Amino acid sequence: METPVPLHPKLDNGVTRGSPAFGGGTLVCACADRAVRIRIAGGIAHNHACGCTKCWKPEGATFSIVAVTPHENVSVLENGDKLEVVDPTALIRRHRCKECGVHMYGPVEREHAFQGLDFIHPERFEESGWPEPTFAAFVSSIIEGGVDPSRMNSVRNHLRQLGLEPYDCLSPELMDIIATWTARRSGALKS
Ligand SMILES: N[C@@H](CCC(=O)N[C@@H](CS)C(=O)NCC(=O)O)C(=O)O
Ligand SMILES: [Zn+2]
Ligand SMILES: [Zn+2]
Repeated sequence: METPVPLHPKLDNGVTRGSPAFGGGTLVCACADRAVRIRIAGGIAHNHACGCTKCWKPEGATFSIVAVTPHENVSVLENGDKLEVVDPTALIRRHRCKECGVHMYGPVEREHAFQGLDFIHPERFEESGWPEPTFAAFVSSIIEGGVDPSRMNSVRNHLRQLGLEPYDCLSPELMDIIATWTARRSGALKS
């Protein structure tokens, strides 16, 4: 049997349950010197694994772990001069540390269902207890990251075993939120 495709160090050996009461903390980049520190003054939501090529993941991982928090919860505590925007034209304006490459926060500023939310990587919290990821998004995108398509059955089975239902876009709940926002804006939905 082939060795399984590594998903992420925080997934491969089982998902650690967090606490729904988690109230935020400090995200820290990977620099030994002058680390970037970001305060998250509140809880996080929709934590999930993402297989897209845009989200930051640790060395060797196939998936990122990513969640959202309201933008007003996010503030730069230390060494913000090391931050740069990865792609200013992207919906998620991912701010990464220029030295170690870790993405620290990504606000959605454009008119969009997610406007006002920032994407963050909970594994960078120095505190434990953050709510665990509950599904896997953009799973087919790992092929764009270099995973052989023949491995997809085994990857999806592994994700299901871990309790992370695999989706090739976002979860139905999030897709419905986006579609509802779009339908209200166009007038198709009156309520
Ligand atoms: N197949 C593409 C998907 C990229 C994508 O759409 N990523 C999602 C999930 S993070 C997204 O919402 N991206 C918005 C953005 O990158 O700003 C890839 O892997 O690069
Ligand atoms: Zn850094
Ligand atoms: Zn992503």
